Amino acid sequence: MRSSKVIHVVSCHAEGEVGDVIVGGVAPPPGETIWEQSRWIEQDNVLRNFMLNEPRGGVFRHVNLLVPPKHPKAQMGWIIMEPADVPPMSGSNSLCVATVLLDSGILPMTEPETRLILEAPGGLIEAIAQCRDGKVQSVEVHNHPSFADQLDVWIEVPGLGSIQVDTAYGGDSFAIVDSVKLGFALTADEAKDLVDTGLKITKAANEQLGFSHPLNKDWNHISFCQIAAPVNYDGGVANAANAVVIRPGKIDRSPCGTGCSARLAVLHAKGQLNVGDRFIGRSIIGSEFHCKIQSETEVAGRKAIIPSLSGRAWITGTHQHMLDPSDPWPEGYKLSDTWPVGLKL
Ligand SMILES: O=C(O)[C@H]1NCC[C@@H]1O
Repeated sequence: MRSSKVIHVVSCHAEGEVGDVIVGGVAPPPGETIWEQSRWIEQDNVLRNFMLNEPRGGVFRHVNLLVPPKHPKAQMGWIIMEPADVPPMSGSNSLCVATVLLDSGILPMTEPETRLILEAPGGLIEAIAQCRDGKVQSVEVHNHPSFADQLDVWIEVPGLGSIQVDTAYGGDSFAIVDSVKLGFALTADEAKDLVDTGLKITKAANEQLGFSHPLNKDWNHISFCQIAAPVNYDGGVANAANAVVIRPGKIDRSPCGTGCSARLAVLHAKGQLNVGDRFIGRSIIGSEFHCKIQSETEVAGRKAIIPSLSGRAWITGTHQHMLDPSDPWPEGYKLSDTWPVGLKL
């Protein structure tokens, strides 16, 4: 056996969404901040290709790279690699990172609760892990400031006509549309149709509305379409299913933490939820994030909230990914049968 690299990974999923964690074998990328390091990873693309492309990865896979924190308050930093983006934050991936850090002993676990400050590319988050018998049971993440951007605006979507959308930021950027108006029940058998519809809406929303984070000028597109069911109230707690369509063509198997945060920001901006109110987001496979509006804040003068999301993550294995120097595809490959290519925003 010969290998010119050995990348150590603890594989994990949070409420169904894969979020593998690189725990060794990769030197920290250059950059003064984790954001700068994440831009380096995005531009270089070698690690992304190695981990996400076939034969090691696939379109369903997200991979997180642990890096030393830059902020003095943080115990660990990390960079999120998703199929289309290297985003500022991710809910499901933050749950996987917190769980792997504690379950594998990289950071010490205190029972019944371990509080962590973690540094995502877009800034600090707090992760509060409930722990029992040496295992993380669930993690509550206090997310980045989240805000509504454009509310109740209309876009023209080829093949679908005029569609009303809200746009919002919850650690990543969303166009949020009503599932009932589009004729979806958000069941698993609709997955392919949801993807086709969501990709068209994301493209149209980028072309006709756009998004620019007021404090992070590098983040200037809408990443995801959230096809969201109307809010129900069960015992006074708001809940709703969603299907978040991830470019280039898959549905979030988790209820999408940044998506629930963006939705909470919209519901808060519309006066439908207030500070202290809870919300349960449900995914297409029936998994849940339990969310709450923790507080109000502002982002460059705009009204914003600090949302939290709570969910569970499970380790699924460990891997050592290697590269034989004679392998003719050191960065792997993508084929459009499983990884739609050429689909631009
Ligand atoms: O939970 C989330 O925020 C995400 N899940 C995969 C794509 C998003 O980053």
